[in-house]
Amino acid sequence: MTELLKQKCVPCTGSLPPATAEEISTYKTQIPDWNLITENGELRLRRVYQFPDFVSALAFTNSIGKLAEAEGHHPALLTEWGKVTVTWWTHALKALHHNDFIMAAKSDAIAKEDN
Ligand SMILES: C[C@H](O)[C@H](O)[C@H]1CNC2=NC(N)=NC(=O)C2=N1
Repeated sequence: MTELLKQKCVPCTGSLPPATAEEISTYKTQIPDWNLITENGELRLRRVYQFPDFVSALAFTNSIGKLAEAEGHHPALLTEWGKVTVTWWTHALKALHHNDFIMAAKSDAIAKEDN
């Protein structure tokens, strides 16, 4: 299986194929701490990262922001005291794409670096 961490996002357009149920369950094994959720009728990936204070939660938020700009794929981020909620999905598709799994894996790698 190709490691998600070693991959790069492809540009998002509405014509990309969404991830199939089979792909979703395969990719999911590489990002076990992420939850599949349905919001606004769309499948999304969500993880809550814990931090000891607001400053480190904010620093992590900024690191995810830099990753998003570098890859051209952007999450929803909720920064609170002691936690950051990261949600990935592909707006252009109103669904999950391979890109979202790559970004979830890269988010986990940033969380490991920062700790
Ligand atoms: C033009 C630009 O690349 C697109 O609007 C990108 C920006 N970032 C994006 N991020 C996410 N998560 N989904 C998208 O569909 C998306 N589209």
